[in-house]
Amino acid sequence: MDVAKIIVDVSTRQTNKPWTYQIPENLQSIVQPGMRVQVPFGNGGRQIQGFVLEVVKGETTTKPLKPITNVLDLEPVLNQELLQLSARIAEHNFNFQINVLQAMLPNVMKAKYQKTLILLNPNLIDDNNINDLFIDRDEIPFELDFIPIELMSKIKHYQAIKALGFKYYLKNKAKIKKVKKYKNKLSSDQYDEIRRNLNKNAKKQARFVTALMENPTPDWQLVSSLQHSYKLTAQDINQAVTNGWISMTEMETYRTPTLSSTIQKTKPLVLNEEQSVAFDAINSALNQQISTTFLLEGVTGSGKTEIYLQAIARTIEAGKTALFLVPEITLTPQMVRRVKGRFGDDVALLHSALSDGERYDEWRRIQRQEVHVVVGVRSAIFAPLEQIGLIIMDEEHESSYKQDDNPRYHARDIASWRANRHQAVLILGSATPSLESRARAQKHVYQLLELKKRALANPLPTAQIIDMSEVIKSGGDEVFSPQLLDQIEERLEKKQQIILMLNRRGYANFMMCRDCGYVPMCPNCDLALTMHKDTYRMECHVCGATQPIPHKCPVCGSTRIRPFGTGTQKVEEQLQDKFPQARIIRMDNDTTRKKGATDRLLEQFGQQKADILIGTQMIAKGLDFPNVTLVGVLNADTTLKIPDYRASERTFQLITQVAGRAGRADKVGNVVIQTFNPQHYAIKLAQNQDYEAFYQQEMSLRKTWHYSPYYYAIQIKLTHPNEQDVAKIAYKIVNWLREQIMPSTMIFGPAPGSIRRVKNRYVYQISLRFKYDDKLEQALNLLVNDAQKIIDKNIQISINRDPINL
Ligand SMILES: Nc1ncnc2c1ncn2[C@@H]1O[C@H](COP(=O)(O)OP(=O)(O)OP(=O)(O)O)[C@@H](O)[C@H]1O
Ligand SMILES: [Zn+2]
Ligand SMILES: [Zn+2]
Repeated sequence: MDVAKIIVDVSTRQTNKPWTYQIPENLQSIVQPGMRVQVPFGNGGRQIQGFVLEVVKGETTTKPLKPITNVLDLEPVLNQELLQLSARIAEHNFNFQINVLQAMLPNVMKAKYQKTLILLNPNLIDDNNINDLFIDRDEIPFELDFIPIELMSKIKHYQAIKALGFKYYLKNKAKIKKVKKYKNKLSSDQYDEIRRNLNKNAKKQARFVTALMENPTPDWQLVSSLQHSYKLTAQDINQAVTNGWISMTEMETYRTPTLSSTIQKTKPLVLNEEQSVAFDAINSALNQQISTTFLLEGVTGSGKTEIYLQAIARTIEAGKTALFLVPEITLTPQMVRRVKGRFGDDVALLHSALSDGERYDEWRRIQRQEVHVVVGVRSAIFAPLEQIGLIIMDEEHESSYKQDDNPRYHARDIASWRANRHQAVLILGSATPSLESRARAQKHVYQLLELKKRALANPLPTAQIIDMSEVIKSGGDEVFSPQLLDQIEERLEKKQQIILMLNRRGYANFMMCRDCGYVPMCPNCDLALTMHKDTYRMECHVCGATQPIPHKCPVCGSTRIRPFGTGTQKVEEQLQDKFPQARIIRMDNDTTRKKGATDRLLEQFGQQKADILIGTQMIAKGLDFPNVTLVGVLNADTTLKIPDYRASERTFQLITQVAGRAGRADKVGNVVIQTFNPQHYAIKLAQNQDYEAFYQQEMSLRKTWHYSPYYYAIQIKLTHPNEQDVAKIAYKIVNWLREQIMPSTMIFGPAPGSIRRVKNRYVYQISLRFKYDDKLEQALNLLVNDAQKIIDKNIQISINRDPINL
C-alpha cells in the first residue's frame, strides 16, 4: 500500500507528529511531499488540512489506515528544503511543526473550516423549533446567524440520539485573480466588409469594428481596456463574441502592490574606497560560492544599501537569486523604491502592508521562479526561492527579526541555515550590530567589514545632550527644551527639515486619577489598559479587552482622571502652538494604520511638503532625506527603564539610528538629545555614534552578569488557572530538569511572571542560562510535548529561546 506521512492542522502537543494515511488509488500518481491535502481526523470524521512530508510506496501495515480524502494542490507548495527546515525550526524553538509550515505560506493558504448541522432522521424530532430550521433544506451552517442560542441544548439532545449530526468542510481561501482577454478573429479586410454592411444607425458598432480593424492583436489583450477606450458595455463585447468578431478567454493575472508614485530607474553609483574594499570581499565570496557570513558594520549614511544593491546585481548576473530582509514595514517604502529602482519587475515584495491577495500573488511569482529578488520582512525568510546566492539582513540588530509568538523563530538563524544549504553569502548589515553578531565577528565566525565614514565624506552629525531635570527646575517646558526650540526655529528659517522622535517603547499611555492614584486595569490580566484616542476606548494589549475611556474616577469620583505621559498627538499640538507657520507630519500607529499611509506620508516629507516629521521609533531607521539637518530625541531614556538586560543596547541603538538621519547629504547635521539620565553611558556614547566603545563597555557588563552573548538564555513560561498549583508544578519541573540537563546550566526561578495573571491564567517563569548543553534541547522538547500528560492537564507550557522581553 502507498502511504503518506502527514502533519495535520491541529495545534496541540498530542498531534505534533507525522500521521500515516493511506493514499487511495485515484490519488497515487498525484500526491507528493510538500502538498496540502484534506484528511479525516479524530473520531467525528472531521475533515482537516494536512501537509504531506513524505510518501512511502508499498508499505505493509497491520493496522487499517484512514485514506487521504483529497489533494488541495496539484503541485507541491513547499519544496524539500522548506519541509526539512520546518522540522528543524520546530525542534529548535519548541514549536508545533504545523504552525511553522503555516507560517511559511501566505495567509490565504491556511485552511478555513466550516461546520454544518445536518438532519439525519426527521422522524425522531418532535420539537417544532428544530423542525422549522430544516423546512426547506436538510443542512445549515452551524453559526449563530442561523441557529438561535436557546436551541443549543435541544440540538445536543438530538445529536445524542442521532437525529442530528455535524459535517465539516474545508475551504480553500486562496483565490487566483482572473481577467478577461480577447483576440481578433478576422482579418482587416473581413472587418472592413462587416463595417460596410452595418446598418447606418449602428454608430457604436461601426466604431467597434473600426477599432478591431485598426488594431491587430498578435497577443491576447485586456477586454477592460477595449471597453474603456471605445465606451463599450459588457453586452457589446458578448455580442461581438457571438457574431464571431473576436474570441474571448479568462486568464490569470497578478495583483501587484502599487506605490503612491512611480519609481525612478537608478544606475549603480561609483563606490568610494571603503565601499569598494567591502564589496570586493563580498564579491569574491559570491564568486567562490562558499557560504560566508559578513557583518557589515557601517556608520549611519555610510552607503551600506549601495553595497547590497551591487551585490544583488552580481548575484543575478551569476544566474542566482537574492533574498533581502528589512525589519519593519515603515522602513520598506523607501527601501522598496531603492531596490525596485535598480531591478524593476525582477523584484517581489513580501510585507504585512500587502493585502492577502497581493501577498499570495507575490508569493506565487517567487514560487514559479519568475523573479530573482525578494524584498520582505521577517517571514520573507521562508520565500520559496531556489538557487539562492545571497541573503541580506539589513539592520540586523532589530528585535522585529525575532518572532516571539507561535511559531517562535529568529530570522537570523534561518538565514544562516538557508545560506549554508545553498552555499550562499549572508550579509548582516547595521550601524549598531547586535552584541551577539559583533561578538561572533570578534571570534572570526563572521567576517567583519567596516565602513567608518559616511558615503559622501560628510561628517557625522554633532550631538548635544540636554539634561531635562535642569530644564524643568528652571521652570522650562517638560517636552521641549529651550535649546531644541531655538534650533527648530533656526532650521525653519533656513527652510531645512526636522525629524523629532518621541520614544514610546516601554511607555504606557494609561490613565491615572490625579487625586487617588486609581489606574483602569484589565479585568483578565494584571495590566493597565492603554488609551486609544482613535477608537475612544481603553484597550488591553494582551487580551484585547476594551472599555470606554472614563471621565470620572470610579473609586473617588474625581474628574481629574487623565492620561499619563505625553502622546505624539499632544506633542504635535504643542509644537503647532509654538510654531504656527510650520507644516508638520505625524507618524505613529494612529496615522499609519491605513494601507499605503506610511508610503504617502514619507513621500510628502521627501518632496518637502512638510517642515517637521514627528513620530515614534518607527521613524528612527533607514530614512534617507538629504534636507534633514536637525534631529531631536524628545525623551531618550524611556527605553532605559524597561526591565530587560538589553535596555541599554536598545537605547544606544535607537538614539544612534535616529541621530543618523541628520546631515546625510551636503548640509551639516545637528542632534539634540533630551534626557533625564545625561550621564548614562548608552546615551553619552550614542552622542558620538561610538559603537565600538559601547560594544566594549556593554560586553564587560554582560560578562559580569552572565548574559548573552556570553550565555544563551531560554525562558520557560507556565500558566495555569490556579495560582497555588502553578507554583507547585513549577518547583516540580525545576527538580526534574536538574536531573536531565548538564550541571553547568544555570536555573533561575521559578518566579511569578512579570505580569502575574494573563487571560485569567496565573504565570510562572523559569529561566535557564548556559554556554553549552547538549542535553537541553531534548529535555525541553520532552517537557513541552508531554507535560500535560504527565504533570497536569491544565498546565500550559511555552518555551522561548533568547526571549526579547525577559
Ligand atoms: N558611492 C556613493 N556615491 C555617491 N553617493 C552615495 C554612494 N554610496 C551611498 N551614497 C548615498 O549616500 C546616502 C547614504 O547611503 P545609504 O542610505 O545607503 O546609507 P546606509 O549605510 O544604508 O545608512 P543607514 O544605516 O543610516 O540607513 C544615500 O543618499 C546614498 O545614495
Ligand atoms: Zn480617584
Ligand atoms: Zn487583558
